[in-house]
Amino acid sequence: MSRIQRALISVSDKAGIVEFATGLKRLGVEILSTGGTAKLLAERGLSVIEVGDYTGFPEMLDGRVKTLHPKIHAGILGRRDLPEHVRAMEAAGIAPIDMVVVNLYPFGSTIARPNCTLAEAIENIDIGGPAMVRAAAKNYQHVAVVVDPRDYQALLSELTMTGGILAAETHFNLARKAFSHTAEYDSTISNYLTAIDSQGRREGFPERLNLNLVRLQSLRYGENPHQQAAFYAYPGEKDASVTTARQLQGKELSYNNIADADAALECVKQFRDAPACVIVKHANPCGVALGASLREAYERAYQTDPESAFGGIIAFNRELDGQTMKTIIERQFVEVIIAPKISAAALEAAGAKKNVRVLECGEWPAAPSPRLDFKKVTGGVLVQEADLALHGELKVVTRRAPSEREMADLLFAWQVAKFVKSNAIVYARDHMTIGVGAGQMSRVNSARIAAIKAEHAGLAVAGAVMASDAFFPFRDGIDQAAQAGITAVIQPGGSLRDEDVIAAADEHGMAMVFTGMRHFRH
Ligand SMILES: NC(=O)c1ncn([C@@H]2O[C@H](COP(=O)(O)O)[C@@H](O)[C@H]2O)c1NC=O
Repeated sequence: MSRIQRALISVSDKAGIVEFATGLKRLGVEILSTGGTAKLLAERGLSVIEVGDYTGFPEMLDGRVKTLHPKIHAGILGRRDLPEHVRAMEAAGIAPIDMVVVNLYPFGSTIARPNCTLAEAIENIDIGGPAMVRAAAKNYQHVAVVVDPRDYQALLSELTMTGGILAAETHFNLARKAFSHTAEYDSTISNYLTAIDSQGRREGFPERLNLNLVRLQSLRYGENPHQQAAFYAYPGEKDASVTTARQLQGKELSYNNIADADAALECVKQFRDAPACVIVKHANPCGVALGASLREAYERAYQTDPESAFGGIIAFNRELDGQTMKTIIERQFVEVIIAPKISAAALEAAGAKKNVRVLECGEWPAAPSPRLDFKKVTGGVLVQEADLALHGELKVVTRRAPSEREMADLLFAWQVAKFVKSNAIVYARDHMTIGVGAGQMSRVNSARIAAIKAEHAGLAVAGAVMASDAFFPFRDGIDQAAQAGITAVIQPGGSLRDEDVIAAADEHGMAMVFTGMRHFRH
């Protein structure tokens, strides 16, 4: 690798560029630069050559043509190891460009603006930038291509240590990153354009859906030990989730740990007004509760089903304190504990069992951002908007309306049911689940299982409420619940036999609320 002598800098995101260019100058690098970037660098006292002055061809067409010139592209693409290339460049007065520092017009953030027009989007498609990035990445053996401001510091350190030479591996890694960058950029454009009509109106889902996910972690194995696996995230994902979580201690996360931690965290995120705890096993909540403190919330969630909580994944909605962590660690085998923040005392308490995985995911916004949900089928995926709504208009359909306490419990149970695999039945009392029937092929069996679970944990069903993720097709689920001691029910309604179902509830003196919204989860 030869010394970097000349760099072309043309960046939209100008963060850190003055410091980087200053470092390059200190190393004796000559800088070529485009309009806005050159102006900024010159204002900060750096001597730079304007690309237009160098090519003899000023920027034109509102910046649509700035660097699209043979003197620039031959300077990037010429092979220094081929005498014919070197001769041809010299003959044309073309100087080799050894480093290209470019980041692109902000297409992604432009189309994310609520009222972005098609014309604005189109104007934010960068042409010259990707051309230079791809040229430099193709000629990576001779040219270093820098597309990520987060790399500036490390590159300056390496250049300073070597007197201006980057290792062959650095050149290769920069090129790989550069092609990923332009691929992601073009994917965003393609996803946008194939989801609108020629007037810029959204037409549903893109004809081609490019995901461009970033590998966060290679996993030891997948759902089972004979399956290889890795964990990917959307690039730039910021909202707190299992993808943003930092592991503070414990064994390496497994595929199932990540899936269950996601289920637990997304469920507990719903509860904002009180400390909450969700314990998940095999993707289903087996205990959910609110409490005056996290410790109380955990104690109550655990009581729902201590047997299933063994080896569970536990999520909290507040900074986890030392006392709660100590209680968990001393009491039970736990795979993962996740919370927006883990206090120093909690981390110390977790240290008693070094294998327990402790994750800190950061605070989440009050309202979740819209996102897509994927379900794999052989040969493809099903795509839908994520289920972020809770309920439609709440309607009391029975003669008896729920009491205030029943109503609070109905809404709590409804929130939990949304996170239980269908057919989902949740029994709850005093903001605590007392029985969860999950993933059954008939709803009445889920109701039976919820009752069995409550009995097994020694929890009385009398006076508890029931939530059902979808309507009751027959009255049997209601009869079953009444027999167990349930006094109020929340469900979407909408069955052909709603009248029978309401009549059953009335017969049992139950209160029933329709939500007008279903929450299947598979
Ligand atoms: N048209 C061109 O020749 C061209 N060359 C570089 N750019 C882009 O112009 C931006 C920097 O512009 P400025 O230095 O004027 O702020 C960079 O995002 C770069 O990718 C171009 N703009 C868009 O295509």
